[in-house]
Amino acid sequence: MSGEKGLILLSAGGTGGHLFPAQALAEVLISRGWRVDLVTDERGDRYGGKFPAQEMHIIPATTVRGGNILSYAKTAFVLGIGVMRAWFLISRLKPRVVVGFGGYPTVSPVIAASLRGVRTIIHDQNAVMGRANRMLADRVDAVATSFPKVHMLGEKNAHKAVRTGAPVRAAVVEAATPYDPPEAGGEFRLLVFGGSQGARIFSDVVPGAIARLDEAHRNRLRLVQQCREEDMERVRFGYEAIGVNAELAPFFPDLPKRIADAHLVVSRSGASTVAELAVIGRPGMLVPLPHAIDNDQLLNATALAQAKGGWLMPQPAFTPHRFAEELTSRMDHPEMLSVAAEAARKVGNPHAADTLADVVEALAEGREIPPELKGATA
Ligand SMILES: CC(=O)N[C@H]1[C@@H](OP(=O)(O)OP(=O)(O)OC[C@H]2O[C@@H](n3ccc(=O)[nH]c3=O)[C@H](O)[C@@H]2O)O[C@H](CO)[C@@H](O)[C@@H]1O
Repeated sequence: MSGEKGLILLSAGGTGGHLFPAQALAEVLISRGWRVDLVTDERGDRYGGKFPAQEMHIIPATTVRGGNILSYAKTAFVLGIGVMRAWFLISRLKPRVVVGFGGYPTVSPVIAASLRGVRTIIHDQNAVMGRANRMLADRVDAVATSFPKVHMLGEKNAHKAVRTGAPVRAAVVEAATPYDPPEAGGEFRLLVFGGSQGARIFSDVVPGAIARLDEAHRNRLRLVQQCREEDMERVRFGYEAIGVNAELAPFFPDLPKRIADAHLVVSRSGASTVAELAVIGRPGMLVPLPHAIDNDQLLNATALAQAKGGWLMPQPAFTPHRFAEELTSRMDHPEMLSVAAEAARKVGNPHAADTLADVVEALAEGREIPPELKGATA
């Protein structure tokens, strides 16, 4: 029966980037007989997924902002309250392991767990370790990583690294079907999405690019585009004006299936997005979020582009004119798409959630972490 083995407490910041990998692990642990609870912040029930946790606990969190003494004091105060609440929560729930997925809401539960002697592990989805995870790396028993090399992990904690890969949901693994390239002159299915929050750049650029296509190419398009609520009307209007039939929504709950249906995906390069494109095996044109604090999206996209599983398109180059050219060339050369789809699939890891679950179970049962998983470098 589910939950008979004991409780694993997962903790993740309340956006899709952290919650979807946590959901992937929860699905596996529950199927193996563990009870799973989740600690997150107020945004947690709005991320768009369906978290399978038995219970969700909300703990106040704050981003760590520098500046003046007042903002430091406020951060310290909220963090202190968070650690206290997490301490009582952990005393009551008695989890076997606490797993953090990044984001500031993970800081208090992981600190409280380590103070109480509960075993802890954090997973970092990105090629550059996130800030919250950096704050926790000294305290935890293990650091699970998606990438073989993780920037900012630090020499001191390199021995804690366990390379699990990026956990993806069961729906993603199920969507991994062979790529069926577009037929010459036939329907061309284009999927455009920005990540868990959407991205304005695609509303700004894609309608203009499609307006520039010649009629023969434009008539072939079947378009699905994620669009922020506030951009919806102008984008809808833009497509109507040129007679393009587009399905628009602020969030697609069935995105893995839509990735599988696409001939080409145009997206940001958040960690799960890149992992999902690889596991499903679909070609992506990736426009990394520029000016991100650690440039993690650029590194994620570069990893896939270097494997020839997609194309990196820095945002300054992503203009309507250039994108219209790139799209036309892909529509005219489906073999480029097939080659990229195959290369993407080669770097995908559909077993990452199982591997991470193996590591968590080893910690829960006081066993050694399988030595063959050790070895990501800082
Ligand atoms: C702006 C920002 O802070 N981005 C960060 C955030 O990205 P973000 O939150 O966008 O996260 P990811 O790209 O990792 O994941 C997006 C997730 O949302 C899902 N999805 C998306 C759109 C949709 O309509 N339906 C849907 O289900 C995707 O399938 C995917 O699972 O967390 C990532 C993981 O730490 C980081 O790499 C990103 O740099």
